[in-house]
Amino acid sequence: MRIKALFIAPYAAMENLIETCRAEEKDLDLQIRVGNLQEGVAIAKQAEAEGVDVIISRGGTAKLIGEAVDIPVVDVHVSGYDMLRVLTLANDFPRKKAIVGFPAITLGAKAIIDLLEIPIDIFTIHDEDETESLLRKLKEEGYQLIMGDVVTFETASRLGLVGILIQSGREAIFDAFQEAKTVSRWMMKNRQEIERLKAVLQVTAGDVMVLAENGQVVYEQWKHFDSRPVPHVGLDHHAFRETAAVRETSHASDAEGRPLKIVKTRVAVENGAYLVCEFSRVHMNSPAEAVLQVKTGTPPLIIHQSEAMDACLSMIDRCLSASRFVLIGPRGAGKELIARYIHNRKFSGEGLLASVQAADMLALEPDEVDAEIKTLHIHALDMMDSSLRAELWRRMDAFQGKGITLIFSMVEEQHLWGAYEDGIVRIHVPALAERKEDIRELVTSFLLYFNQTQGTSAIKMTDKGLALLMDYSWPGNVSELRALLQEAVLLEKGYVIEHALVEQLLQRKGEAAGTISGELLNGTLEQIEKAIIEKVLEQEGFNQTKAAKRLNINRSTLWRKLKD
Ligand SMILES: Nc1ncnc2c1ncn2[C@@H]1O[C@H](COP(=O)(O)OP(=O)(O)OP(=O)(O)O)[C@@H](O)[C@H]1O
Repeated sequence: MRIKALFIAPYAAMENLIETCRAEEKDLDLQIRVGNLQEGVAIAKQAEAEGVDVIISRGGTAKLIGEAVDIPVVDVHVSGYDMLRVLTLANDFPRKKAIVGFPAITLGAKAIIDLLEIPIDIFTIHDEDETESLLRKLKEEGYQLIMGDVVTFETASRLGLVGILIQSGREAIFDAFQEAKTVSRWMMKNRQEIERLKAVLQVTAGDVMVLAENGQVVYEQWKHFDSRPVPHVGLDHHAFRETAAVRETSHASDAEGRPLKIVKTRVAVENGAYLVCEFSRVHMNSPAEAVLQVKTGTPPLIIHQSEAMDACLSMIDRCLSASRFVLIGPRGAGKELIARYIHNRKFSGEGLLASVQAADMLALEPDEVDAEIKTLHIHALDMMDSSLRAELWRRMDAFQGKGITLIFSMVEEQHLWGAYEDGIVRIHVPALAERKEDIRELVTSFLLYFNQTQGTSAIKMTDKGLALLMDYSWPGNVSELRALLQEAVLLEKGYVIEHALVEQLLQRKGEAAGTISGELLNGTLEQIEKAIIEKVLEQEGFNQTKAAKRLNINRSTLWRKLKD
């Protein structure tokens, strides 16, 4: 394959010589253009975009092009022959002479001048901007002939000095051709190697993204995702430290809230470290997918000012080594939250928790549960038919055998088959009526939540309003309190919820068939749906079966919509 090369000659006189050399060059498909400095850079950028493999140029122009493009740039060196030619040309000139240029020119010149004892002075510059002031000074000192590269030559001519351009001869041009071929072959070999590795990655690796230490994505490949599933991976700089774990697993949610597993591996290479992030979906079993809610491992905020709640959490902390728990507590008391607490404490935030209705567990095979799922929270055990419950209990060993922690929850204390076996930790989740000290903080945290997520204005409740909440019996527990506050923040347009509004909402509860207020129809479709379900649930005395029946949806759907 011929190498596509572009020669950008910084001065026009070079073009003819390159033309003649090109006739003897077989391996390069060589184009020639003339352009000095920025003009040359513009030509080079366009050539790069058109797929040129290598650029050849000279001196300052080659340097500027090298900084502007990502393909190799070969600099035509000033050879000893070039120097001899120009010195011979200047030798017969009977005036004060100087060579001015970058070290690349002046070092070689000095060697020849010293050897041949030629009366020419040498001045080295390190920046093009130095040229003019130096030449002006030399002119004042009586120099009349100045030798150098294009800029020196042009400046000297402009200042009325005799300028001689050190031109490149055939040897330098052939040397540059040779270097261009060597560099391009090496580049092509590397490019092929990269393509080969990419092909191997396509076959062997899945969905992967490579990050540099500054968090920049340097490579990505998506096979099962249409595009990057999370906008950016939280880059923990410890990941790049020598001492950090070489491989770690974390979880995240995609834009639709579906759980993802991310395995990060630190790879050290010569010029630094990279983080290879492999992405995969956490599989839910297909038939029961809708009822298996998988949660990523963020620790839940549990408000527990009360002794009752404190006792509940300390009991859990003492029994973390167990792998079967039964949570007993009224509807809306926080059993799901406690299940997440157990999971987080047991697995230190690693692995996932999945929530599933007890009835749906019968359709779930242990092998269908993704290895990332470490805890199953099985709801509404007491709403299951006792014969099915016995069957469910028998199947549980298989799940436990896979290292899964099982957390059952039920509303009422019942004599459940197996529930009194050794090794099963029974935890009573207190009703809100038993822990009214928590109400104040719960109110604050829900007001904050609605303010942050729905932009509602109320951020405080008066003490008189809170006192009314303290007097109420809360049959629907924290869920009911949350629903009441949701309604209050929609009705309250100011910053403070007064006791009159609380009174009005509590009174409405007393009325047998409360109506759905227009305010509940604010928000997104999902929020309105949830508000209506909560209202119906409240009217049905927080009995999920009755509420589901009235709404003509099955209990799993009702439960899922409440938990979303
Ligand atoms: N101690 C608490 N701190 C903060 N929020 C709480 C607390 N207890 C419950 N909640 C909130 O109250 C609501 C109901 O809690 P959760 O869903 O855990 O109850 P549950 O007992 O599982 O209900 P159900 O029996 O109806 O399924 C949730 O929004 C939960 O976040």
